[in-house]
Amino acid sequence: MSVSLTQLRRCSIAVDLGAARTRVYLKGSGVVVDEPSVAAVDIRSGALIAVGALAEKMTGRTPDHIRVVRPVQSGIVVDVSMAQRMLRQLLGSQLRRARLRRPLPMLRAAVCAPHACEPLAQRAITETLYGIGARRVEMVDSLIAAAVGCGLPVEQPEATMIMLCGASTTQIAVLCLGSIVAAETVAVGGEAIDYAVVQHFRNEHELMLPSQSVRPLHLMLSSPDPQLRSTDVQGRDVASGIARTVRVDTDGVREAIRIPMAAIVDGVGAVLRHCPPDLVADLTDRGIMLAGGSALMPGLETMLRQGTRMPVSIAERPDICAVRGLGAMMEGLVLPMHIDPLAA
Ligand SMILES: Nc1ncnc2c1ncn2[C@@H]1O[C@H](COP(=O)(O)OP(=O)(O)OP(=O)(O)O)[C@@H](O)[C@H]1O
Repeated sequence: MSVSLTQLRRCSIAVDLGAARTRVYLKGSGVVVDEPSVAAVDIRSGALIAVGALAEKMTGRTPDHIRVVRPVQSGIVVDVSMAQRMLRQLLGSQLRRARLRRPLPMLRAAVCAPHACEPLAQRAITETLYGIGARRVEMVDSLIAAAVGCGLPVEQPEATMIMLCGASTTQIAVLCLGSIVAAETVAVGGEAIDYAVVQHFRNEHELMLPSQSVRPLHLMLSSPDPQLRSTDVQGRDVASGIARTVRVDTDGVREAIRIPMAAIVDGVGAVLRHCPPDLVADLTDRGIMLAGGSALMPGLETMLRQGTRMPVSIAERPDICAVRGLGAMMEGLVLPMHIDPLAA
C-alpha cells in the first residue's frame, strides 16, 4: 500500500469508503459527498430505492420487500456491486458537473484503506472504484491520510501519534518520516459504544431503544452543562412491547460506555510498547491527535488523557480528516522530504 505523492497528484477524485459514511473529494472542488454508507433496495425487482441519508432514515421502518443494506462493514467492502451502485448514485451529478468544468480523460482515483488490510479486501475496494469509471486506483493507508488531514507533520523526522476512531474499529499509529512505525487496530468503534448504550437500557430499564435515538443521547452526554444529570428516553418495553418513556441517570450511561472505551486506551499502550524510546519521548510533548467520527464520543478525550498522561487533542472536523488528507495529497499540498544520498 505504498504510493508516491507524484502518483497521488495525478488523481482527480479521492474516496473514503467507511463502514458508517462515504466521503468523496473532487480535485478543485473539495469534499462533495459526505453521506451514510447505506442503500435501500427493493428485493422483488432489485431496484435501488434510496442511498445515503434517506436510506439511513428508512432503517427499521421498511416493509418486507425493502431491505436497507450496508455494503461496507468493518471498513471492508462486503458487497462490491452494491457499493458500486451506491457510490455511482451518491456521486451522480457531482461527477457530471466536474466533467463539464474540466474533462477528466482518464479517471485516476485515490482511496484510503484500513491499516494492514488484507489483499482480498484491497481488491474489493479497487473493484468498487472501477465501478465508477476509475481506470487507475491509488491506495493510501487511512492512518496516513487522516494524519495528513489533521495537519500533522508526517513527512518530518519527528514522531506523531494519530488515533482514527471509526464506526467499527479504532486504528492507532505512530508515524515518522512519512511512514508508520507502529500501529494497532482495536475492534472497538462507535458501533460497539452504541451497542453498550443499547445493552445498558435493555438490562437496567428493560427498554429497547430505537436505533436512531442513540446519537441524540451521545450529543446530550457531550453537553458541557453540569446540571444535566438525567433525561427522558423513549423506547419499547422489552416484555410488553408497549412504548414507554423512562427517566435515566446520565452518569449510568457514561459508566456503560467506559468499558468499551477502556479497550481503546489499552490500544495506545500496545502501540507505545512497540515504539523506539526516542519516538516515545517526542510524543510526550506532542501527544495524541484524535480523528474519525467517534473522536467526538463523550468522555473519550478525558479518559485517554487520564489513562496515558499525554496531551490529547481532537482534530478540526475529525470525521472528514481522512478524505481531506487524500485531497491535500492530490492537490499537491504535501511536500515530500527530500533526502539526497550523501556523496561518498
Ligand atoms: N457527535 C458524535 N458523538 C458521538 N459519536 C459520533 C458523533 N459523530 C459521529 N459519531 C460516531 O462516529 C462513527 C462514524 O465515524 P466515521 O464517520 O469516522 O466512521 P467510518 O469512517 O465510516 O468508519 P470506519 O473507519 O470504521 O470504516 C459512528 O459510529 C457515529 O456514531
